Amino acid sequence: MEEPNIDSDKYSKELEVGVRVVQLACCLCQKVQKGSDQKGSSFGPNPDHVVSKDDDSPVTVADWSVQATISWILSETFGRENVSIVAEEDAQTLSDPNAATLLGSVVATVNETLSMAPRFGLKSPAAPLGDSEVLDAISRCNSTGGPVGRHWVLDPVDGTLGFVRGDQYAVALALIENGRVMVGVLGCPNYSSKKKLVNNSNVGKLSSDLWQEGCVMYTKKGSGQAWMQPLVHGDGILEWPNSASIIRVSSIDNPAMATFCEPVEKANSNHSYTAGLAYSVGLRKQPLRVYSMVKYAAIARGDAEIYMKFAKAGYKEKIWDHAAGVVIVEEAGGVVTDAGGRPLDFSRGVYLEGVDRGIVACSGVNLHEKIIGAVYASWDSSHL
Ligand SMILES: Nc1ncnc2c1ncn2[C@@H]1O[C@H](COP(=O)(O)O)[C@@H](OP(=O)(O)O)[C@H]1O
Ligand SMILES: [Mg+2]
Repeated sequence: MEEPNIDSDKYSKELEVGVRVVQLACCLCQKVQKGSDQKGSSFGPNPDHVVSKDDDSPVTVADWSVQATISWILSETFGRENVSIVAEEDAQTLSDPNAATLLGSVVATVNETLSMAPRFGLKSPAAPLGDSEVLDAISRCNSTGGPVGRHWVLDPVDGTLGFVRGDQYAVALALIENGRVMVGVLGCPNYSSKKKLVNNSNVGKLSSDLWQEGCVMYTKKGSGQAWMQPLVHGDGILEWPNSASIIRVSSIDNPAMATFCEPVEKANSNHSYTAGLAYSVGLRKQPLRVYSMVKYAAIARGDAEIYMKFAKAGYKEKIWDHAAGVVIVEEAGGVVTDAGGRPLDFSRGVYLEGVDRGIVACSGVNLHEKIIGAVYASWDSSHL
């Protein structure tokens, strides 16, 4: 496919609004996660508010609240009729009459968040949203994307398990136009804009000072650049354009010096297969196991060189788990493909159809070629 010509002003407003609303959403998530410190607030962790979905993965007040908030802001900003959103959550559980308390928490969290929107350069509603408006904002994110038109792609809380455990998670928003990811914004509330993910012992809990700051990374397709800004905290105001720094992938291309990341959960990626690949290409460091798209963030800003994910045969990757991270890594100088070396295809609906075996993101072509070569060499003897 030929690369489209992208004029530099195109998508500027989408990028700006995307960054503003992801900053706001990160603030929401931090308040929910640290809720025990926010006495008297409607935010707060409540074990009853972590619900198991049909696939046994968790969903929380934060997931629904972020989705409702971002959906409402995008509709207000660009006009409801112009906004198509493909997002992870639906409103079914919340609409159940038995879920009134849960819905009450989501509505309170959304309203408390939207009341802060002006600090982020966004509009607040004239009056607090009611239950039906919040449910409507969540349920209209039911687009299935596809090859034609503009679609926002949202994972409100990616790595919900990391979120529930006080560990790494991300708010991921992307804009796809005609099947290509044109804008990516990745909010990483527990990934400090200053400190590196040095080793596993640093992939720690919220109590660690290391994570307090958080960051948001973003890019526009074809800009050849990706940026990072710290999260807005306390009563801070989000300025735009602001003092974001340019991020760049690592220049290390010697496997012996390189670090690879992968999912924490064995169920999400085959750790023994990646250990074999790592050994065969000469990677010597321990893998960095990190929840969520923070793995893409780590590659984009040079904290690690390789991200590999080999899900069980039959698992279909969703576009919201990759879109924002892929475009940020690419514009920061990296390469992302499936394990057969082909680009990921965001044009075929909710799923990344046709992914060959797994996903490989690298800081540069040398390491990438080595990993893809090792996959070809080892596949027959693997036990996926
Ligand atoms: N069986 C499976 N195999 C691979 N990935 C899975 C999976 N079940 C869930 N996932 C995806 O893996 C994401 C978490 O990524 P990671 O394992 O890298 O932290 C989940 O995102 P959510 O937490 O948003 O549901 C989910 O989309
Ligand atoms: Mg996800």
